[in-house]
Amino acid sequence: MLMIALEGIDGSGKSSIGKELQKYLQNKYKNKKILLTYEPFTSEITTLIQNLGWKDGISLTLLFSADRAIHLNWIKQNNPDIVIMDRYYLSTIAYQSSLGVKKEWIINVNSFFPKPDLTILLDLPSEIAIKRINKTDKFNFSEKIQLLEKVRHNYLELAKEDKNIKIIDATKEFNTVLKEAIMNVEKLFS
Ligand SMILES: Nc1ncnc2c1ncn2[C@@H]1O[C@H](COP(=O)(O)OP(=O)(O)OP(=O)(O)O)[C@@H](O)[C@H]1O
Ligand SMILES: Cc1cn([C@H]2C[C@H](O)[C@@H](COP(=O)(O)O)O2)c(=O)[nH]c1=O
Repeated sequence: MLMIALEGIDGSGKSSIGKELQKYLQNKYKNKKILLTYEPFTSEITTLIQNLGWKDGISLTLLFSADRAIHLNWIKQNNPDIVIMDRYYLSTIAYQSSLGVKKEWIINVNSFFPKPDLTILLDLPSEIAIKRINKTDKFNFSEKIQLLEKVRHNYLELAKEDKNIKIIDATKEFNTVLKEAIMNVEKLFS
């Protein structure tokens, strides 16, 4: 199974790119099973987080990571050839460390999860992202929005440490971003 993770701050274009990437791959590899999944995965943990708010970074780390364990079990049961994940453990490292949680501890908690074959990081300044964010954001906390530039910086630092994380400039026009995402995915097959 090939695992592709899409990462970036809120509004960076992950969901839009994820949908187009799935369409592209399904059209090209007709007999392969290609799944597109999202984190947070479970409605139960989403509700717990909505009730908790955006302050207690330790609880948030544990909740997002527990949700991930359930997400991965579901993926394994469905046995896809390729899974495109709209957010994965890099989200917990980038977002929850912006709340003051130690990065090393978050990495430790998430060390049970398989490393993706490719992570596409859609990089966008927070002031542009905020203009694009959907009004129906499920975690609509002002504390989170204020931290988005810090989260962006955390992502960029993490990308320096891992050659499987490919940064795409998400300020570019959508089709250009999509082409770059496809080019990176195609390299997995060459
Ligand atoms: N390259 C782009 N240029 C301009 N607008 C874009 C681009 N990519 C996506 N958008 C638009 O930005 C908005 C947010 O995109 P999308 O929902 O895909 O982001 P997201 O990263 O999944 O957001 P979230 O994490 O908040 O769910 C949408 O209205 C989408 O059409
Ligand atoms: C998986 C995960 C997510 N988050 C944050 C990032 C976003 O603000 C929301 C998810 O919303 P989306 O619009 O559906 O992408 O949750 C986080 O802080 N930590 C995580 O591990």
